[in-house]
Amino acid sequence: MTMLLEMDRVSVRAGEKILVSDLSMTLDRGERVGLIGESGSGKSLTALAATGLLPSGLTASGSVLLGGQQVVGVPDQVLDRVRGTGAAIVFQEPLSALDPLMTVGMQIAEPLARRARRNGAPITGTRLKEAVLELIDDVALPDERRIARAYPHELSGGQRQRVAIAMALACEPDLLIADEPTTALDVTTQAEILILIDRLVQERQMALLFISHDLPVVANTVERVMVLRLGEAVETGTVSEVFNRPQHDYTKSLVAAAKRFDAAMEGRT
Ligand SMILES: Nc1ncnc2c1ncn2[C@@H]1O[C@H](COP(=O)(O)OP(=O)(O)OP(=O)(O)O)[C@@H](O)[C@H]1O
Repeated sequence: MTMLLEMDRVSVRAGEKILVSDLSMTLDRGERVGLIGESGSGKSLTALAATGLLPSGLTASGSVLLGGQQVVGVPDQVLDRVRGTGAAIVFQEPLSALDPLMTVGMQIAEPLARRARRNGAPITGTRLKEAVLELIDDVALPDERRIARAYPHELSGGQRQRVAIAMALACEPDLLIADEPTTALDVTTQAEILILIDRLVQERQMALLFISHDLPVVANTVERVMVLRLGEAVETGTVSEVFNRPQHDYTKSLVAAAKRFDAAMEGRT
């Protein structure tokens, strides 16, 4: 069986400027891979290139096969079929994924109805409402009916991120891409969202592409990591290989910085 995601020598350019360079990676069904690297190293652009969602002005070259479908150089109408079903993205700032003028229930209903139509079993009316409430419950939000009636600004940051996750799940994706999903949240909420993502990925047997600059979180969440620096993959391997025996100087410095931070925090307790 083919890999769920196969990126082969993918580059992303803004005009002449190369932002991601010759990047290759694969992700198997059910596998969890982390992308790490400092700010601006190309993590988000790699995720966007994987799903054909690069902003206008940026172009990708190379090959990206998502669920066997070529993503690079393919018109939007064709990609609409793989987006959402092949992969769904949860972003750092949940407000960016939510429409401020629509109730949460309506926003979750949209991808749910779309996915049901694609599955050849459309759902509407009461059944759609029930499916929305079920998803809200699945992401461990209390009082489903109240949440469904609420607008995004009436929810906390953590609740909004749960709604964004519910919208991603509504697509029943094979691959969940989480791009710094907890960076905008307070520490307690961060831990809760990570536990939620971990549970949902397991229950729904999704693959996970997890982007973060927080090495301990990455180590706890994924099996394999790729280290990006200035748009290039400098090292890949299992979590244990990369974090315990980093080969590249850049990875060594990232790991050393994370250890120094941990030691400083321990010294304070
Ligand atoms: N639309 C764009 N046009 C031009 N350059 C861009 C665009 N989007 C991103 N870049 C540049 O591409 C590089 C990689 O950006 P990217 O967002 O992938 O980094 P990142 O590793 O995800 O960083 P962060 O951790 O801060 O989110 C950066 O130098 C960024 O300034």
